Amino acid sequence: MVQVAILGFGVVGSGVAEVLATNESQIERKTDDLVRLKYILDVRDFPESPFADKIVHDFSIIENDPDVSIVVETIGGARAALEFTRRALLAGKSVVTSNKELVAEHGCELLKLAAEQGVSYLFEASVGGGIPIIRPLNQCLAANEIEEITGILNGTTNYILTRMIRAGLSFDVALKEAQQNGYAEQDPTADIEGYDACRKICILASLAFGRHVYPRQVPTEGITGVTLADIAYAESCGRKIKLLGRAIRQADGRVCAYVAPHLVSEENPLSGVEDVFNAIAVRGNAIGDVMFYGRGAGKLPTASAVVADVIDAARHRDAKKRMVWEEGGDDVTTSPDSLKSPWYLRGQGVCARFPTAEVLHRTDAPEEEQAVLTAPMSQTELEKALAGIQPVSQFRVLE
Ligand SMILES: NC(=O)C1=CN([C@@H]2O[C@H](COP(=O)(O)OP(=O)(O)OC[C@H]3O[C@@H](n4cnc5c(N)ncnc54)[C@H](OP(=O)(O)O)[C@@H]3O)[C@@H](O)[C@H]2O)C=CC1
Ligand SMILES: N[C@@H](CC=O)C(=O)O
Repeated sequence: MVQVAILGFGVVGSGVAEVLATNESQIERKTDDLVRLKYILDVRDFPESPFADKIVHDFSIIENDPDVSIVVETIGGARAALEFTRRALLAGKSVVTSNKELVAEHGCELLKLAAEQGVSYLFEASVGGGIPIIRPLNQCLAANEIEEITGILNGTTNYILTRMIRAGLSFDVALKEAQQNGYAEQDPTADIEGYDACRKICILASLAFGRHVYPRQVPTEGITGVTLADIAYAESCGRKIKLLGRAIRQADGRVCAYVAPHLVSEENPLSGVEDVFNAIAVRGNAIGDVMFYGRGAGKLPTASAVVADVIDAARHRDAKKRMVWEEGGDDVTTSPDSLKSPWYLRGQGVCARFPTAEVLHRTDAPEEEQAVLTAPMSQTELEKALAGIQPVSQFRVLE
């Protein structure tokens, strides 16, 4: 029998307990063994929960129980979660997590520790919620040199943008809905300022390109600067505004990674990705373009990915599957400043600065407001052409 402990009984942890119980026989068939939940560690008690008898408050009970071979970490953050993950791996237990902050900051160290201990550290749920992306990138696309990854990687912000466009909700009301649905991080600043998408593109880039890309190396802009006026101008030219995380391999082998809102052409499938859905487009030198799509956040979709990892860890107890990347460094990444793209600019004076640009229009625009789409250029060239004027909005365009 495979015995499991869950750390953190919140949105994802409670979903994992539910999926393990509901799909027990299915999981047994796929694992060829019984998989049973033995403990749930949380700071609180849950007297009303059907799992109340499994709650413990002291991690050492789990750490010192030789019957527990798989620990599911769904606490989040990089403090208690880091300590418990290290201790679980050192105690010879495989660890499965949905915690992208921990993987993005400490993935290299934790993967190395797992390998040394002969156990697994698995994190399918850390990117794209329920979408299979980590395993496909690591296994199914292993024959490829990955050239580019571009994705809608945050369910909360995609949900907010969709609700603002479709239902005309204010930013704050749309955010509250996302929180009520269990999509947002404990501190939703991580979602709306792009830090969550940044952590996810770091994980994907580390896996795809083989060296750790740290969040501090990735310029990041969230959606707080996106207004209904920008959304209207985007629609006027057949585009949608989406928060994208991108990682592009450069000719010198460095990775150009960044997170920012983009105007996405309606011809690009990413533009049709709405609500809490995420999509990740990967380009490999053999396969060409491939895309992964599904629910990017929420209790059961995320639990689906976590439990798949539990099954994987249980099935490969004696022949651990290795996922590794090397330590990072200053030579891993390069700035997106030289990356060329068309730009959307809104503000006074932009028409004069870009006389050949496509001029955009929207109803009820203030008289002095101007908006344009420029020809492709780098950020450095853009700043030179702006010659000191500061647009109110400035987003890249993805064709
Ligand atoms: N929600 C989602 O859709 C998704 C979340 N994730 C990730 O999964 C992880 C968990 O997210 P989520 O379930 O939403 O978060 P929640 O805040 O809902 O759950 C975390 C749980 O852990 C408890 N906890 C906090 N500190 C400790 C501790 N020291 N020891 C034991 N328990 C503790 C919390 O208690 P208390 O509430 O009292 O603090 C809470 O019950 C995060 O890393 C998140 O980024 C990944 C994909 C999707
Ligand atoms: N807050 C995150 C949760 C999943 O990773 C999101 O909204 O995508």
